[in-house]
Amino acid sequence: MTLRIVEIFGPTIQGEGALIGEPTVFVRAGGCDYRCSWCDSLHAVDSAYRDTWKPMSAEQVFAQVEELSGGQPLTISISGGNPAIQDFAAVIAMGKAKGYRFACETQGSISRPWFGDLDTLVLSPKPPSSGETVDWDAFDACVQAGQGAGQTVMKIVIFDDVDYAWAKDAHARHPDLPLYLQPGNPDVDPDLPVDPQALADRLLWLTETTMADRWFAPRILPQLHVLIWGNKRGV
Ligand SMILES: C[S@@+](CC[C@H](N)C(=O)[O-])C[C@H]1O[C@@H](n2cnc3c(N)ncnc32)[C@H](O)[C@@H]1O
Ligand SMILES: Nc1nc2[nH]cc(C(=O)O)c2c(=O)[nH]1
Ligand code: SF4
Ligand SMILES: [Mg+2]
Repeated sequence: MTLRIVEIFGPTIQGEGALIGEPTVFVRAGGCDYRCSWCDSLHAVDSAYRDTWKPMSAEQVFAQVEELSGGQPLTISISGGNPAIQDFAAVIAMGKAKGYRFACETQGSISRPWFGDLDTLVLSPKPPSSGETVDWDAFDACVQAGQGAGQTVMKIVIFDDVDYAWAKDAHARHPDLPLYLQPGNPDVDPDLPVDPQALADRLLWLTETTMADRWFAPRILPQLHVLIWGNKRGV
């Protein structure tokens, strides 16, 4: 079973959501069934980048993680693209046998039996600003598939008031999933610097909006890696 891998990088810190700050090696899978208007990882989505994706066996993927982590078990985050297009069961089994922990980031459009083998399943349904429409039956199937996981959480990117209202509805569908909100980053070109003040302003707006609304269900977090490194890839 060959995997299409965009990049394997780290150790770095998880910059988003439930595991923020956690030392992590990332495995980024190539290919996505979505085309979010503001995607910050187009190099893992757009087929124009296909030539740069490497075919790798599960053994090769795990060997590279082991090398990057110096053989010390840590959290491996499988992201993409949509990693659920591919079969990561063998990588997860290999890593768990050596004490590594696994997280996966996916939008919740495709479910996989291996979701149940994860320590953390991060489901990130896409709000209206993305231009995508969530298939809630498919999303519910992902929640089901993740039953055996250590934890399943929901993480929603918010750009505007419409996204905010949408997030409240999404939470109402799955009130038992711990909820994380992060402001959207509108400037995702890896060759251009981010504007830290603009990012802080978006976080301010999201925080004040949520608190003024007395909505206490979500935790609100910035993208920590973007504050540290901007849109640089491989961090
Ligand atoms: C690049 S995606 C890859 C995994 C999967 N396709 C997904 O969307 O969940 C990883 C995370 O980055 C978030 N993200 C992507 N572009 C973003 C942006 N411009 N601002 C903030 N978060 C973004 C996604 O919503 C998702 O939670
Ligand atoms: N440090 C760091 N944290 C992240 N959290 C989610 C990421 C992703 O692109 O999936 C990501 C990433 O690319 N880097
Ligand atoms: S689902 Fe994730 S990887 Fe795919 S286009 Fe949207 S943000 Fe990018
Ligand atoms: Mg990212």
